[in-house]
Amino acid sequence: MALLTRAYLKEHTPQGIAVGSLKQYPEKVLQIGEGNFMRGFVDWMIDGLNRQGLFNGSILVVHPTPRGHAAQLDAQDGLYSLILRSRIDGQVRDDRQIVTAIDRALDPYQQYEAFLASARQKEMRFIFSNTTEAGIAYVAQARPDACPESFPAKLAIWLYERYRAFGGAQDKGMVVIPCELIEQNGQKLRQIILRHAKDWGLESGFESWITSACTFLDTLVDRIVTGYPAAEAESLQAAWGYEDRMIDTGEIFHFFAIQGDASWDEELPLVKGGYNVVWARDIAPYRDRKVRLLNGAHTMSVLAAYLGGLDIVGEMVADGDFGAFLRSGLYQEIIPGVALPLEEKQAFADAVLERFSNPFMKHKLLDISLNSVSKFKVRNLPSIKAALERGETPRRLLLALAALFAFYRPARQADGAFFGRRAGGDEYPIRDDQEILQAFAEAWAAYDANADAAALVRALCARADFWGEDLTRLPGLTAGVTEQLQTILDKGTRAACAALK
Ligand SMILES: NC(=O)c1ccc[n+]([C@@H]2O[C@H](COP(=O)([O-])OP(=O)(O)OC[C@H]3O[C@@H](n4cnc5c(N)ncnc54)[C@H](O)[C@@H]3O)[C@@H](O)[C@H]2O)c1
Ligand SMILES: O=P(O)(O)OC[C@@H](O)[C@@H](O)[C@H](O)[C@H](O)CO
Repeated sequence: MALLTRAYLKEHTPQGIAVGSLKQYPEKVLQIGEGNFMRGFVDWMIDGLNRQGLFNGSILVVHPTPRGHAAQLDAQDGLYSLILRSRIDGQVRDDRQIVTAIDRALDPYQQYEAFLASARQKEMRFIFSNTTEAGIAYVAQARPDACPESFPAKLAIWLYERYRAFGGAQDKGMVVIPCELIEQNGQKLRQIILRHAKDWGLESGFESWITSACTFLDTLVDRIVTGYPAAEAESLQAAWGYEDRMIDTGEIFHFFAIQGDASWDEELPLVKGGYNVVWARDIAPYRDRKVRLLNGAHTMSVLAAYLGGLDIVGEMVADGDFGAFLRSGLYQEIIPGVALPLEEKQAFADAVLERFSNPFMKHKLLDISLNSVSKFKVRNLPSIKAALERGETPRRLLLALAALFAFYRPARQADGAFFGRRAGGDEYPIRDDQEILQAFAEAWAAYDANADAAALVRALCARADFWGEDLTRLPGLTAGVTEQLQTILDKGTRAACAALK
């Protein structure tokens, strides 16, 4: 079967899938991050703008770590098939298209000169990124003469190259729109870039250019993107008639909040193009709503459900015990702690449950389990604290923390990797920072010697470096988590969740 390329599309009209604009546009966007999410979100939007004649620009993608998919994407001339599917008001929507917005993909480690050369392209105007929550971090390093490891250092050197190439011209500044799910993503990225400029002794004119000519916008993104559809990939390619190793899948729903003036829509016409985008003075309420209700609902439920034998979010929501546990946790313990109008929260929660039930999405519980400690801290801990402040004991959220402790119990270690085992014998990877995995392994080794669940919970809850504070100081928390953990150890997560559904 022929590979999906521009040459292929000149000769063939694939059946059952729309094709984006095949015009040649100048590269106006540098995108750092070639993951599933970016291809199912930002690239899809730029693609739609081009089809409507509203942007007329293409994207240069680079991958942020030494391992990435640039070579495969480039072999396909930046093209890939995207399937967006949901059931909305009882009707199935199944949108399929070949996204054509990416012009080139580079591996900046192997093609460092080409990466820097792109900074000298005068049409470049926007930078989008998604490098996971781990990507926007300051990593000290000397002024680089090869591709830097960290994402902000890469961006700093790229911007410096641009500053020098155009003599600090104000009209060559960039609009930087990071999509990482961390608070104040744009402002944090800007601060790190300025810190690198200082570390590297770059002239003060560069700092002024970053401050006056470049704009860093904070954002909040929302769309469930589930990536390569392994189970149906073969039949899809056979039906379309081409080979595509970069197929991406997701839901129809999307939402993008950008903290910035609505006048930006003139240059980046996302609202005009019909996307569910808001330019807002303050995106914090959107962030709280999404992170606490949607991501919080995932984080409170998936580890218990996985240990209870389930694999996919949709199965979990439909399950008599785990689904009911999720719903009561969401409506009774998470919603009351979010400072927004009740009607809005309930409508959002209803929509979240409908999105989780999407029959086309095979969202793996194990994928969501990645880095659960930092996720619990951001996504569930604020809801626990809000409940305690109301004088309530959020037993379901405490069960969720106990399930996290149980999920992080290693059955085997190999080459620094940790594996747990669920009832029935399946082994699974426990993926988090090494220091966290080590601490859990030690706590469980002590438990194996003394069978003292309370001591294990106390030791792990006291790790302020994991949770941002010493959780043993929160009234009733250690006792509540210990009670739930004991139930999980004695009867399993299904019985524990069934008792609180
Ligand atoms: N998939 C979704 O439904 C979804 C929705 C909203 C937000 N997100 C966010 O997007 C991120 C990526 O999700 P995805 O589904 O695209 O995953 P993915 O595995 O397809 O892509 C991950 C991307 O992040 C980069 N990356 C990984 N570790 C990094 C590190 N330490 N430093 C810099 N870059 C790193 C990879 O090179 C790759 O480009 C997630 O962390 C998530 O918070 C995902
Ligand atoms: O992508 P993660 O690993 O940060 O979190 C898992 C899910 O909660 C997340 O992907 C949501 O589906 C997404 O944030 C929806 O917009």
